[in-house]
Amino acid sequence: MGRRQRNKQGDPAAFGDGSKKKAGAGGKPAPARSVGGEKVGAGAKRKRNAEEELPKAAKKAAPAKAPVKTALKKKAPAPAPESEDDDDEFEGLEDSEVEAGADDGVQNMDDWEDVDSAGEDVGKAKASLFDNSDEGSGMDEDEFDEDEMMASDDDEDAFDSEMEDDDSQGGGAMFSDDEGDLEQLRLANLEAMSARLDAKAAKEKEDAEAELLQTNIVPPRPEGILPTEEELTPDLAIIQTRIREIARVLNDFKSLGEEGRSRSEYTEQIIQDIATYYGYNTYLAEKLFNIFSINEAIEFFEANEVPRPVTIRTNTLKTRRRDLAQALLNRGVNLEPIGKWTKVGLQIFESPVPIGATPEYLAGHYMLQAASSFLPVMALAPQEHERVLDMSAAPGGKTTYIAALQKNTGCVFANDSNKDRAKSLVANIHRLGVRNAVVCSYDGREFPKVIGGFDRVLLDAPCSGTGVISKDASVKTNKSERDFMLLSHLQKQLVLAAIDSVDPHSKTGGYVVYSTCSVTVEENEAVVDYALRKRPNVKLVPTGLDFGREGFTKFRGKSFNPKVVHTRRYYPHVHNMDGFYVAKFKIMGPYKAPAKDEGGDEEDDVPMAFGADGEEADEAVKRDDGYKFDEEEDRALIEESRKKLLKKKGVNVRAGGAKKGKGPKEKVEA
Ligand SMILES: C[S@@+](CC[C@H](N)C(=O)[O-])C[C@H]1O[C@@H](n2cnc3c(N)ncnc32)[C@H](O)[C@@H]1O
Repeated sequence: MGRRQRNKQGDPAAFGDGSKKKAGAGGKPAPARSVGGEKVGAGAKRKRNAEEELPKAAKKAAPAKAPVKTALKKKAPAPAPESEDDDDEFEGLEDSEVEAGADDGVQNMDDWEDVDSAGEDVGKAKASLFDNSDEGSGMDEDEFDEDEMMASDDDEDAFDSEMEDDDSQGGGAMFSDDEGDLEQLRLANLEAMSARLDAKAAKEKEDAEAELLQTNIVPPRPEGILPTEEELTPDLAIIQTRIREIARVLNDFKSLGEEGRSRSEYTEQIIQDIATYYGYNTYLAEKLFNIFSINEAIEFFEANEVPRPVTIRTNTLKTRRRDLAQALLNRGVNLEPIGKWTKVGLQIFESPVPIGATPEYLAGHYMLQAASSFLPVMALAPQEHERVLDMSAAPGGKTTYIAALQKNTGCVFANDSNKDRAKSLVANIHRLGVRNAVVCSYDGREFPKVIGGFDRVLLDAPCSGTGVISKDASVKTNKSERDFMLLSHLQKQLVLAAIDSVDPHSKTGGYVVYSTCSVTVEENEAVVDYALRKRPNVKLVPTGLDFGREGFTKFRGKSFNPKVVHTRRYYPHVHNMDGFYVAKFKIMGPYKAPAKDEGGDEEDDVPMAFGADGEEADEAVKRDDGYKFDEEEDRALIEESRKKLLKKKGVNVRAGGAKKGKGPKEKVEA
């Protein structure tokens, strides 16, 4: 191996005897203190001093740092060799250093001369140190205290100044004058410094990583900001108590109302509380609240939480109530008659079998039907052989009752605009053995253009269903102001169509019954009042029902036709049946549409029904425009169908001289 190569990458140069001596009292090798491990002792101090604070000449002489460091690291752990070759080694080192410096092209020979001379100076300084060490442990434990070494930068500074001082003082006492020792010490110092710098860099890296980790740490997720379901759930007990208390105050506001608080504040709060407590949208809660006195409103809302009795209607086309009751009793059904007001109704308390699937049901002996649903048919009181129109008939509870009252005579036109629902209508008609029904599916507003001249018309109108909330709780939240406007408008159009579909000359009839399963005024009294205004040829007559509340003639500042008092309201909390409304009109004569200049315009109610929605209002006006009946055309159509019917029955139409405006029934009878 050439010298140059050996000097660059060769085995660590062994410390000479001096270094071995100085390693410790016990002759332990130097590395424990001088180099290598994390705990860097005196060597570290020295290394730093040597590298950073070496006399300028030495610094100048130092070749490129890295190779030196590497060499030191390799050398460090090795115990100081005790062989005779040490001197050679030192010589080699000396040579190699010279060569290395020259080879690297960093220093020139002059530099190395400086180094040597500097080394001599430093060597002087080292001597006393080693001498001292000889006296004790070889290294001054205090001076090279490891902890102190590692303590802080200040310590380093202290070392720096120490070295400078030593240097400035000539440093003679610090180093031995042995060339090998000097070099070894210098290398040891460099190694120690290198180790210390490494340790420092490692520490800095570790700190930086820790800091990065800290900054990268996802901050803890804050909890409890959003309310829990429990927190969101209003305390119903508190609300219920407040409803009662506000009701008490409102009932005697003069004495109990808090000073400075208005009645409307209490009212707003109780409506809000009712909406929350019973689960209504505020709009509907207010609308329903306003129908009743305060206490009754609460009763109404309460009653909507309880199911109504299950009731059935005996199909008298197939059986008698007594027989049906017996048959069901035999099956273990617990029942009793609904009340005196009906001869066909039964209330079911308990049934071991589904009441919609008994053999009696399948055989059509009864219809599962709410008690309230009997009322409009009872009010209509269809007669045998009459022509009856059930304008909104599906699923047919009332149609089949009409047919039963007619004993399957005459004719009932069962119409429903919804074709799907019309299917269930057909099914019920078949099951109950109705044979006088004609099922059709028109928009009711097309009557009587489709066909007219009926003795009686039932308009069980499409409505909001506010009377059947106990059956369909979705009504509580899915009805908006707009729905009520649209429904009310449709109901007004339908009721005019129903009235106009009646034969004004009917000998046995001439009636229209208007009903809804809603309790709101705009769907009931307001519609009836509208019809009375629009059709001066009709009047309201008593329903014939001997129970039920009178309809409103005044409501929240609005006055209706006083005859509205003949209409009837039914409530869950009062009658233990679905909320219902029934009105009965008598058609007194043909309707003569007044000329436009006489105010004969059926559109005047439209804007009210549609509020602010201009487009909807326009649409409604258009529909109303189309809602002008051509009486002549109607008459011709009725006459034509009458002739066909008579011909079918074998009556000589020409000879019979059928009179205009008479229904088929009268003709046949004639
Ligand atoms: C209250 S339900 C009728 C219930 C039926 N009378 C009974 O007792 O089984 C109202 C009916 O009106 C129908 N309807 C809605 N709009 C209509 C319209 N413009 N013309 C005719 N029927 C309509 C609906 O399809 C619905 O079946």
